[in-house]
Amino acid sequence: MVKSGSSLEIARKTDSSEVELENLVEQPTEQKTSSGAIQLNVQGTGEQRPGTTPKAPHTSLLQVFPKWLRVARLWFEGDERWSSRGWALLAVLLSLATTLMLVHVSYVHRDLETAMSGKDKGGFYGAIWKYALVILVAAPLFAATDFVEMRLVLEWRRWLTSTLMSGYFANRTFFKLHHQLGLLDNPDQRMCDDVPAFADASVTLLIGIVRKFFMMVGFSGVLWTVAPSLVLFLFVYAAVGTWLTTSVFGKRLMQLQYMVLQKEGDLRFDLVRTRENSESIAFYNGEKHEESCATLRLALLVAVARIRIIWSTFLALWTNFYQHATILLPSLLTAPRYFEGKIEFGVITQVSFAFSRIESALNYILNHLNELSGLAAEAERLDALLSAIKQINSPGPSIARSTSENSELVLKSVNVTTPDGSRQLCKGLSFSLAPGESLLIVGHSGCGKSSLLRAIAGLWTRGGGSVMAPPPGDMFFLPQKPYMPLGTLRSQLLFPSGSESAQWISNRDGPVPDAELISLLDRVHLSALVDRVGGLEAEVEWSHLLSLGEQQRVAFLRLLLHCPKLAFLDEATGALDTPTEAALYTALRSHCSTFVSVGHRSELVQYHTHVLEHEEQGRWTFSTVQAYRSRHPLL
Ligand SMILES: Nc1ncnc2c1ncn2[C@@H]1O[C@H](COP(=O)(O)OP(=O)(O)OP(=O)(O)O)[C@@H](O)[C@H]1O
Repeated sequence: MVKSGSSLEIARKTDSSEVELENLVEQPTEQKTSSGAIQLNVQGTGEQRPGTTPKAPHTSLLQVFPKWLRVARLWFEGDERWSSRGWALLAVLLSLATTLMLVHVSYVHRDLETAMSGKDKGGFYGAIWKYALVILVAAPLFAATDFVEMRLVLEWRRWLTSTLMSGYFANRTFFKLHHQLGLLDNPDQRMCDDVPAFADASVTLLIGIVRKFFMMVGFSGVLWTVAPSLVLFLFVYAAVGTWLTTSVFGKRLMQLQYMVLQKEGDLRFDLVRTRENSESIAFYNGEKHEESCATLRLALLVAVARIRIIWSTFLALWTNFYQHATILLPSLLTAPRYFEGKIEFGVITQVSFAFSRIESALNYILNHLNELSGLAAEAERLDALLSAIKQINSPGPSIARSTSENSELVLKSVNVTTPDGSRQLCKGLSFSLAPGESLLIVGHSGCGKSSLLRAIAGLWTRGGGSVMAPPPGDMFFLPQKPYMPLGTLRSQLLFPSGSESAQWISNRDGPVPDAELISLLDRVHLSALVDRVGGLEAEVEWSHLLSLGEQQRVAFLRLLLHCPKLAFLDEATGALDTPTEAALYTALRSHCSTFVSVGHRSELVQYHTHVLEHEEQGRWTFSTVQAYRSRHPLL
């Protein structure tokens, strides 16, 4: 029974801002946040939310820098290094040009003001012309700078997202990440949201730093000629201010931004899960529970965001004081010399202008600490994703794999352990299945039947021993829950091949003819489906339209179509009536003579030559069907 009250209570507590910063930051989601949600999930569905890593990093901005560099370098050292460096160089050059333009403007401005104060008509109009010329050059220059920066961000985002996606889909990492509980939260959010934010912030901040650097050099020259003491003062002032600000605010803001991103991902994940499981939730009347879970996640997100706003406000307060404290300093220092007639009036404004430019350049980090902490959080999350992908694919104690020449399946002393290492489901299992033989795996629920298939398929690698099986392209797995991708009816039937390029299905030379698809639909007792949905090109939400039994029959059709050397069926006919199941197994034997099934029904025994039976404590017995029947005469 779901105790939704508890979640609401937590949500209420959280919403009323009883969450203290220390608790949220120092002991992040484990106790206050996710533990509540996990507890709810355990109570409600018995399922723990996969992939939640609730810890926010406890690192300073400086410590995140190597992580940022690791992620940032990928593009500049990867296969597109020349174009990436080209875009970056162009952006830097344009930045330099815009800075030079600004320095030039300061001189034009100075001339203008001096001419005005000296009632120099000719000088005034001369300066106006110079201004017009500057606008003529500056307008396209600034537009080009924006264009290059936007393209740089987009290209970087495209490359990084597609690189991360390749890692995510390669080697079935998406599966392993999802099933290795607690390793990483919301990888999808990291690829979709964090990457563009990372690229955007990196470019904006880096170009900003480059621009400010040029500006600092340019205006330091201007200021040095008039008031060198101001330049020295500014350097010391900025160094102390930056150090003080990053030490007090940097780490906190980064942690909070990290947590905001995490909570946003969690909330979205919850809502997507509700959508995906809408029917089950509606049948259970589980909307209250789902709503309270989502409300809790929203409350946690808002609580962290509120604390972040408080810290940002303190930061703004401090930077306002810090910046405005020096605003009159240049006038105070240069005015006496103007009154003495030693400098022109325009010099005062130029010095003030140069002073403010150098100050903003030197205090760039301080003024952009909010953005910088956001970038640090994104860098941390992307680096963690890259590390998790690497870690998951790094060799450890695992089940060795080799390829058999024909459809033979040989297991030698195989141990299978759950990805978290908590249970050993299979100990020293050895058997071989020759071509033409078939195996039924039986045992009580939760004993590890599907896990054994996962290990044979290479999805689970933790354990020991060796598996010899045909290459992946010659095997076909029907999982417990059929997957119905988006697309036409044709693409459903051809999955996992594309509807356009069906060549690789069983070494075919061309696309699968419609007549064959229709005849196979008939074979799996779905002949009426094509007319019902309006043809093979009809496109609907298949997982909603088709019953579970119909989905299982579609999945079976895929198996018949692909004609693998070795097929695996994980309770693939569990939702079907016995006569349909018999018809499907008869069809299966004519298309694929070597197969392994998992199932609970005793009728299944007759379609197989061997049985693998779970005994106890990870021990299994492999025998012929005759031997199995003699041990279980009542079946
Ligand atoms: N990703 C995972 N991490 C840790 N434990 C897991 C994971 N997936 C499954 N398990 C556990 O491994 C055990 C075996 O699961 P498996 O799905 O193989 O059972 P099964 O025999 O196929 O059950 P059923 O007949 O109910 O489908 C279960 O106790 C399950 O909770």
